[in-house]
Amino acid sequence: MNTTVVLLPGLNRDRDMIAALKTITGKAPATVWQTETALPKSDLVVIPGGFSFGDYLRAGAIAARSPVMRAVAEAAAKGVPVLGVCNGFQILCEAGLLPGALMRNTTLRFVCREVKLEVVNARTRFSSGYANGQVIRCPVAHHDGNYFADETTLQQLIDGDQIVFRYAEATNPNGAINDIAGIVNAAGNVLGMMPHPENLIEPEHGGTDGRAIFESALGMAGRIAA
Ligand SMILES: NC(=O)CC[C@H](N)C(=O)O
Repeated sequence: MNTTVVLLPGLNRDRDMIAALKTITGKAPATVWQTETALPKSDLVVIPGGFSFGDYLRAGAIAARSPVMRAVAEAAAKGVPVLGVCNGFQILCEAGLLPGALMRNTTLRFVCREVKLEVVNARTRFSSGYANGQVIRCPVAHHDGNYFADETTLQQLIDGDQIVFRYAEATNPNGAINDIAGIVNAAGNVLGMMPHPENLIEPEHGGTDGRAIFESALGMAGRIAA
């Protein structure tokens, strides 16, 4: 199983992502620096979290214009699964591979805690290891996680079953519209999510709720009981 992790200056979750992919597949992922223009053959491409280019301009805005993102867009257009976590989600939105935008948290504070997520759609290629309506744990750590989409786009996301994860919390951590924590593109092969599933992969992390996202994407998932 071949996985690839995209590296950009300022990311800080790349090592966690590499470790998670190695644990799950038994093989270290390839890494591709942002100046590269081609990706190795991959069963899954991941853009990890952090603060690419210092979150200058807007989180993900500069990274979205780096050479490697053209190769990511080409792979996505060919149907290769692409996962963006946190800053990766921001980059995918800024690159136009996912609709909407991630704005500053409504509290104007960095939020770092565990949240509960509802699996809204377990029929995507990233969530088939869960059951519809299942509630999972996942940590968040961001200041720009406030997902926004205009009314038409939001309706398209709802009608197209593109909302994969919603915050299942009394108050969502960032003010995201419709409690959206993660969405897929219309083709279903690009997932962006603010929470960090790579940090709940093995019992030593305190839980394994994040694992099924990777196993689903890589076709390794048996359904986890709800
Ligand atoms: N952990 C992360 O990826 C942080 C994401 C981001 N740059 C933010 O703070 O909003």
